[in-house]
Amino acid sequence: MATAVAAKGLEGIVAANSAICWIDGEAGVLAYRGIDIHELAPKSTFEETAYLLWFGKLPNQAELAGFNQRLTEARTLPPEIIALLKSFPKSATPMEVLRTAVSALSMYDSDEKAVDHESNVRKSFSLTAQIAMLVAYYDRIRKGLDLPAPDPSLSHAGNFVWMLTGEKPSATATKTLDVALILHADHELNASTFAARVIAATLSDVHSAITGAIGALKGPLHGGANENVMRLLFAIDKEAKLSGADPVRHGLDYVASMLARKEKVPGCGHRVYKTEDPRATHLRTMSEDLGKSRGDSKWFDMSRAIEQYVKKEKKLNANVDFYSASTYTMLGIDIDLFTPIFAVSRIAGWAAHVIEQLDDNRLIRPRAEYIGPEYPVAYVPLAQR
Ligand SMILES: CC(=O)SCCNC(=O)CCNC(=O)[C@H](O)C(C)(C)COP(=O)(O)OP(=O)(O)OC[C@H]1O[C@@H](n2cnc3c(N)ncnc32)[C@H](O)[C@@H]1OP(=O)(O)O
Ligand SMILES: O=C([O-])CC(=O)C(=O)O
Repeated sequence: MATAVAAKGLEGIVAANSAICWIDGEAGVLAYRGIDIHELAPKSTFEETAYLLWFGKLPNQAELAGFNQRLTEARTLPPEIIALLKSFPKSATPMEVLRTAVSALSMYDSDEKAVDHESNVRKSFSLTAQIAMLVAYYDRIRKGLDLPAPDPSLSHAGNFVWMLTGEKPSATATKTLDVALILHADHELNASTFAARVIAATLSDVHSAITGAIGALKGPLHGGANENVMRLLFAIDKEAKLSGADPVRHGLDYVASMLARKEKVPGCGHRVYKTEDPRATHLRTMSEDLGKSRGDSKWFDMSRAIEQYVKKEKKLNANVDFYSASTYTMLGIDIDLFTPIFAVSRIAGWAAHVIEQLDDNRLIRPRAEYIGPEYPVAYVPLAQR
């Protein structure tokens, strides 16, 4: 007997037991394995955080060294995948390419079908290293640039910047990206993670689960919002330049008319947080700091004014996607890499959830409340319709 679900979009429905991530949406608390994100963001690294998510505790020095070694050794892509990246039309977006390339990678995995714990951990290392490579390399391929070999002396964040830019990463870029990767690494049963768990639970393979998760992350109601935040800021700035208006002032008028048209402001609102998204707190500071260090805080100032306006008018807070946009732009990163960079981080959380799901698996198969024509409806033969 099915139980009716009144909550549209499964709002408030608890759909899994998980020991990975805890969110208190009323208080604005986010914790990975019980450790507050405000502790992790300034003190941890992406590698330590991924270890925490996968293995349930912070690593000691030897464990971290072993983790780093496995991750750096996994920085390799089959030549066929590089050829595949080169074969895509120049119009292919990095997110489409990432989705397709991760799917294709399963064909080069030594044991694609294996879903035992050790195989899942091995694939988590591979995909974490490879997703960063795919994002960086596709960007360089579409720009006609060479592909720098991964540098094993660099951290995950540092090596990503190196593979993307072909230049030794600055301390600021490495640190900023590392903190951003920590902040984006997991978020309980968000849409992409839920998708990954549903796919994994059919005993399909890890690559299928992550491919599905990437597809879900791409949507503008989820990870895709960070790109739309920057498109919004650019559109406001362009109009302000043309009319000679102040971009901060113009931003408020622009957003006011969006709200009047009942359009959603990207990067604002959240299904779970009813107060400040604790990740936005850190990204706001990083955006402000980058603006100050560049001596040009236009993107931060515009963002801050819009954030405050939307909060006042709609009682909606900035989410993780809001300030990542200006932060990445000030690091010189192209807009359509923002959501792929989200995936560079979130693979840590997706992998943790796939491992957890498969360690104690049961098929995920809810019911729907039927609201169609009343049964039984007679079949009318084609000639009589
Ligand atoms: C990593 C992440 O996924 S974080 C989220 C990224 N997504 C975005 O930033 C896109 C913009 N935000 C949104 O679309 C939503 O706030 C979501 C999808 C994040 C959460 O959505 P839900 O919990 O389903 O709320 P829902 O979309 O039903 O909105 C509730 C009300 O708030 C309004 N609202 C919600 N977000 C916004 C927004 N960003 N701008 C304007 N109004 C908004 C809705 O229009 C709706 O108003 P109504 O009741 O008058 O119709
Ligand atoms: O939790 C959510 O619904 C979306 C989100 O913030 C995330 O995935 O980081």
